[in-house]
Amino acid sequence: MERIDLLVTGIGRLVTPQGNAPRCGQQMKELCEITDAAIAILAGRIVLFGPAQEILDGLAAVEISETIDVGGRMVTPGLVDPHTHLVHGGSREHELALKRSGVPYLEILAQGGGILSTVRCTRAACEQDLYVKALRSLNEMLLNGVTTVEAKSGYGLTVEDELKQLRVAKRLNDTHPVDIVSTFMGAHAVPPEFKGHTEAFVDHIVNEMLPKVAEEKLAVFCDVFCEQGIFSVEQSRRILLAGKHGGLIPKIHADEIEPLGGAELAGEVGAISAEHLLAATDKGLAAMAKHGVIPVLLPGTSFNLGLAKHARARDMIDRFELPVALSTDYNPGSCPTESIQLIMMLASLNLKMTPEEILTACTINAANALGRGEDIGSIEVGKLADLTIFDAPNIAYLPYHFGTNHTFGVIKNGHVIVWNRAIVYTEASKEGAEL
Ligand SMILES: N=CN[C@@H](CCC(=O)O)C(=O)O
Ligand SMILES: [Zn+2]
Repeated sequence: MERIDLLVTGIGRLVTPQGNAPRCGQQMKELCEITDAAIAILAGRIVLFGPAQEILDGLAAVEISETIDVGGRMVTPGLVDPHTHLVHGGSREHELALKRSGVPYLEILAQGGGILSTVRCTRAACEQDLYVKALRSLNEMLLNGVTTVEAKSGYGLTVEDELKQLRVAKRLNDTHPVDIVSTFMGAHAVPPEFKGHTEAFVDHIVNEMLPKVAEEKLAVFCDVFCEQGIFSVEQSRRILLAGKHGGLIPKIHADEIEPLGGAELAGEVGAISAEHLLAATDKGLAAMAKHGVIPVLLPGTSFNLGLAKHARARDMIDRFELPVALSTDYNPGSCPTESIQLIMMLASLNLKMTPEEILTACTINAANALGRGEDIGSIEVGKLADLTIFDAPNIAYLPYHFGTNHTFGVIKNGHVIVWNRAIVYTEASKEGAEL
């Protein structure tokens, strides 16, 4: 090695899961911890990491372009948010009183509100407005320490409006340092023009939407809201298999409210992940374990909907040895927050996950829920140099001291893009970025 682009020193504590694969069951508790550490970066990737003295000795004859000292802070892999509805128009604070008075989530949707209210706003918005709004949220996520985000469509529900959302996500990916991985979710709700004709809308998704999304290569994944009164297991199966045929990997909003069999379907169609899962049965969880489906849990959603019920994270980890991932589910209805650190606290409080499990769920397991475990999700030689620097003494401090942002800095692809809690990125990671 002749050169290092960036040497990160002064790391009080480096904490990371290890490897590329999802960490299942008890493996979720196993982390690598190094005190007084350093990380060497070349061409955006990690080339060395370990105890600082060892790294410095090894680099004695090597030219180092830049060194930063993180002042004894804690460094983890960049956080990954694998389930968001990032791009949408409008907001839904007008439904707050209704929600608080006890009107159920699906009832608000049945009355033409909920997701359909956001569909109206998204259809009415131009690409530029959607871009500016999503950019604001993406910056918020970045300031929280997130370096990769999944973004779903599903508020357009016409060919053009779905493509519009996905094009905005693509533009964000092209211009913003945070990586965006897109999911087509035309099957998010049945739009008013198809009311009472769900089968015809499924035909429309399969025959009109999916081919366009695949042709324009606008998404990696295809997702369906498989729920009582929304899309049945049969309809979801049809859409996910059609998506798979077009090269889109299945994901599924499964068993959120009713135990419909979405978890079983996830196993059957070879979904990469199944999300929500509050009502998933043992049979469903067993099917997921058998077929390697990652459960993506969204404790912010049950919290915000005021539900007493939570996803059975302990059973998933202890009995079914599943690799649990966590996510914000950022969306304007059931979970309007960009804060992955709030989700960490809720995972501790309501899902009874340990700090070690929470970090694993927000890094390597979340990376695998996006099929990116080879590149991100752990501090490993050869992986992208995506790092989050926390003003926190240890990982337990993150879910413990809640309601505040502990992120001091973020390094993405080997570039410092957040420092001292502010975005300092100009054009380091991606050309022509607009921030
Ligand atoms: N459950 C379905 N979809 C979203 C919520 C979308 C919305 O309410 O706008 C979710 O993951 O929670
Ligand atoms: Zn969702």
